[in-house]
Amino acid sequence: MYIEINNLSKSFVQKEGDFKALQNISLHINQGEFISLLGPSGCGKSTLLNIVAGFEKADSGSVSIDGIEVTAPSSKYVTIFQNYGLLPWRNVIKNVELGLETIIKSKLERNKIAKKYVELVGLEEFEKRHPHELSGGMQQRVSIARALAVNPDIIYMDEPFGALDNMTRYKMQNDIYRIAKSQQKTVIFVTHDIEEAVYLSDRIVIMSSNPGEIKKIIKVELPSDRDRTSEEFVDIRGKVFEAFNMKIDKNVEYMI
Ligand SMILES: Nc1ncnc2c1ncn2[C@@H]1O[C@H](COP(=O)(O)OP(=O)(O)OP(=O)(O)O)[C@@H](O)[C@H]1O
Repeated sequence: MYIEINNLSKSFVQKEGDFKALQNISLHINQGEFISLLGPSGCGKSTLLNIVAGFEKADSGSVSIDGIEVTAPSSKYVTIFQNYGLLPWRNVIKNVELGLETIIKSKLERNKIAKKYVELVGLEEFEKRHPHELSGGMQQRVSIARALAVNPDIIYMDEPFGALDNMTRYKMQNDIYRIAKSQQKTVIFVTHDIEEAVYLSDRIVIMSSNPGEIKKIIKVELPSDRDRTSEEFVDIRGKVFEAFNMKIDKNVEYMI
C-alpha cells in the first residue's frame, strides 16, 4: 500500500471546549489512485489533508508513505492551494520555474521543463503574461503547471476549483483528470462538490462531521473517458447522494 493512514484522531481546543475534528480515520491508498475527500463544511477534510501532507500533527495515529512515516511536508509531494499563490511580478514561465530553482541549476534546463508544463496546461500562448493579465482559471492552470513541474509523486489539492465559474471548472476538471491519469500521479482531492468527486475519482471517501469520520467509501468504476450525462455516471452520483441521505430523481434532465 502506498499511503497508509492509520487510526488518525485530532482535536482542536475551541471556546466551547475540545472539538473532535477527526476520529479514528483509517484509509489505504494505492499508487496512481485518485481519491476525493467529500463531505460537508467542517467535517475535517482539510485537517485530514494537512496531516497527510505533514503540515499538521495528529493527536494519535499515523501516516506513512511508501513505508516511511510522515513527520513534515516533503518536496516530493506538492500541495496546490485554493488561492493560486503566484508571484505577481513574474510572468507565467518564471512562475512555473519557481519550484525548479532549488533543484535544477541550469537556467536553460529549468526553462525547458517549465515550457513543457506550460504547454501541458495549454498556456503556451500566454507564457510571457503576468498573473494580473490572466483569468482565474488560467492562473489556476499556472499553479498546476508549477506544481507538476517538480514531478511530484503525489498531488494534494484542497478545493482547487472552488473559486471558478462552472464552465472553467469543467475544463479544469478535464485537464487535471487527463494529467493525473497520463502521468500516473496519486492525488488526494478535497471537495464538497459531488459531481466533481464522481468525475475525477477512483474512490470517493465520504466524511461526516462532529466528529469527523469516514462514513462510506464509494468506488467509481467508470471508463477513463467519463461522460457526465451517461447513465452510469448518474447512477454513481445517485449513490453518493444516497450516502448523504439526499434523494435524487434520476429522470431529472441534466442542465448546466
Ligand atoms: N486551528 C484550528 N483551531 C480550532 N478549530 C479548528 C482549527 N482548524 C480546524 N478547526 C475546526 O475543525 C473542524 C474541521 O475543519 P476543516 O477545515 O478540516 O473542515 P473542512 O471539512 O475542510 O471544511 P470546509 O469544507 O469548510 O473547508 C471545523 O469545525 C473547524 O472549525
